[in-house]
Amino acid sequence: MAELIFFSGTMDCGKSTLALQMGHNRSARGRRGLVFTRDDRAGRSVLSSRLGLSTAAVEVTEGCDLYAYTERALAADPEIDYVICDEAQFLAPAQVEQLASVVDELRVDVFAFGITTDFRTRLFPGSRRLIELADEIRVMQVETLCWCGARATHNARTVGGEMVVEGEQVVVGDVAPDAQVGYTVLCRRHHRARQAYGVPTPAPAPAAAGVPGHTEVAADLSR
Ligand SMILES: Nc1ncnc2c1ncn2[C@@H]1O[C@H](COP(=O)(O)OP(=O)(O)O)[C@@H](O)[C@H]1O
Ligand SMILES: Cc1cn([C@H]2C[C@H](O)[C@@H](COP(=O)(O)O)O2)c(=O)[nH]c1=O
Repeated sequence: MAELIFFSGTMDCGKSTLALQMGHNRSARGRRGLVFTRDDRAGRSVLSSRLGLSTAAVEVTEGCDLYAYTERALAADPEIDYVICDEAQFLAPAQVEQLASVVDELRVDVFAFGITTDFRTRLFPGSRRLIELADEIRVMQVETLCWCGARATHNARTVGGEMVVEGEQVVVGDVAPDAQVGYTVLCRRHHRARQAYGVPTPAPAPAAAGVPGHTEVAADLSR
C-alpha cells in the first residue's frame, strides 16, 4: 500500500542527502519517480545536499497543484511509483493535501523531507499539515549537536551574528553564523536562553592506560 512518509529533523541533519539516496536506490532498480522541491539554497529546480550531490527537480511554486502534476506525469509514464519532495516545510497546506491524494488515489508513495519548526520554534504550515496527515513520521537518525554537545532539536536564525526571534518565517539560507542572515541548530535549553553561541564542553579525558580510546582503535584496525 502506498504511504505518505514525512522525514523530519533540524537543518543540516542530512534530509536532502537521504532524499537523494532514496531516489538513487530506486532509480538504480529501474523504478521511476518525480522529485519536487521548493526554494533549495542552491537555486531553482534543484535538490542539493551539503555533501555535494544534487539532482534536477521540479520547482514547486505557490499555485502548483502537485496532484494534477503527478496525474499528468503518470498518464505519460504509468511506471512512476514514487514522489520525493524536499524542503516540504515550504509547501502550502493545500499542497500537502494534494500529496495525500497522490498516495490515496494514485497509489504512489510520497516521501517528504523537511524541518518541522522555524527559528521561533513555531511549526511551518506545510509541516503542520504533514504531521497531521502522514502515515508515518520518521525523525532523522543522524543527530545534529548544539554547541554545548547536547542533541540539537531546534533551529535558530542569526542576523549579523545575533540570534533573533522575530522576522519573516521564510528566509532561505544556510547554517553559517558569519552570514548576514544565517542559521544554527541548538538544544531547547539554549534556544530558550537565546544563546546561539557558547563555550563547548571539553572532550572527555583520554582513556586510562590499557583501555583503547577512539584513536587507538582506529590505529589498530589499520594494521
Ligand atoms: N565535510 C563533510 N563530511 C561529512 N559529512 C558532512 C560534511 N559536510 C556535511 N556533512 C553531512 O551532511 C549533513 C547535511 O546534509 P544535508 O542533506 O545538506 O542536510 P539537510 O538537508 O538536513 O539540511 C551534515 O549533517 C553532515 O552529516
Ligand atoms: C529555521 C528556518 C529555516 N528556513 C530556511 C533556511 C533553509 O533555506 C531551509 C532549510 O533547509 P535545510 O535543507 O533543512 O537546511 O529553510 C527558513 O526559511 N525559516 C526558518 O525559520
